[in-house]
Amino acid sequence: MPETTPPSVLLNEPIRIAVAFHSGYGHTARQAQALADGAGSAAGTAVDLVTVDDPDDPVLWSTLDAADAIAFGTPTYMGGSSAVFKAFAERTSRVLADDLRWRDKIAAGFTTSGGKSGDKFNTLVDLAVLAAQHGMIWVGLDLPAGWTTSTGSEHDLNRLGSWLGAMAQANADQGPDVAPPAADLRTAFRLGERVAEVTRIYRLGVGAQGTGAQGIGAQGIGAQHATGLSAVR
Ligand SMILES: Cc1cc2nc3c(=O)[nH]c(=O)nc-3n(C[C@H](O)[C@H](O)[C@H](O)COP(=O)(O)O)c2cc1C
Repeated sequence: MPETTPPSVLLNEPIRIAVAFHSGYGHTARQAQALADGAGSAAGTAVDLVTVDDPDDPVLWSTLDAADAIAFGTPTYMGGSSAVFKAFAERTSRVLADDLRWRDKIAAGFTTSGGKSGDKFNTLVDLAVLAAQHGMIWVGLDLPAGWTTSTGSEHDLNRLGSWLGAMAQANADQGPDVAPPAADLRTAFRLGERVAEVTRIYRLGVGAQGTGAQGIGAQGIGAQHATGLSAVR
């Protein structure tokens, strides 16, 4: 992507990206950290890495409310989100009921499983649907599928071949000190970079419209929020 003026210059404040995740045994936490590192590598970006383990923690909600983008992460348990993540997801119904106050935040998702497939795709669909219910704008991976040829290998970027979000696989007999492997962490890093890039472009676009401009969602229900959207971002 060509270098442009950092958003902090044009928008006077950093882009805020929250990485909100659960990890039972530390593998998804490694993936979350890699994605946060990728997001943080972009100029003018501030990253908050938060667990969703305690939905009663007010800091969790103030952090997510302040974010321009949220990357949701969960291990794949029984073919879907973990129960801890699901409890958090259900609690976000209060955000939805509050006039969809996460509307137009950028969103992305990631998951780690033990199986090479492990039904992880279903988990990413869970996360994408969660984002859609909030009126968020989903960002997938812009990577070709790796490890698809006779010369490819398990070390390829996006070795698990996902576009909806970042997938990682952790061997069941390895701790989070060595699993998921580097290829999966680099894939998560790339998704973090991409979330930062897309969020920057989005914010610049909204900022260019100026306060009070009719923006995205200017028709129908969205028209009621166009002014607020410009004001808060
Ligand atoms: C309750 C439970 C259910 C699981 N279900 C799946 C599954 O459906 N598919 C899979 O591939 N791995 C499954 N696993 C393995 C985890 O996805 C894997 O160990 C992952 O690395 C855990 O991530 P974490 O360390 O962040 O909790 C399951 C593990 C647990 C504890």
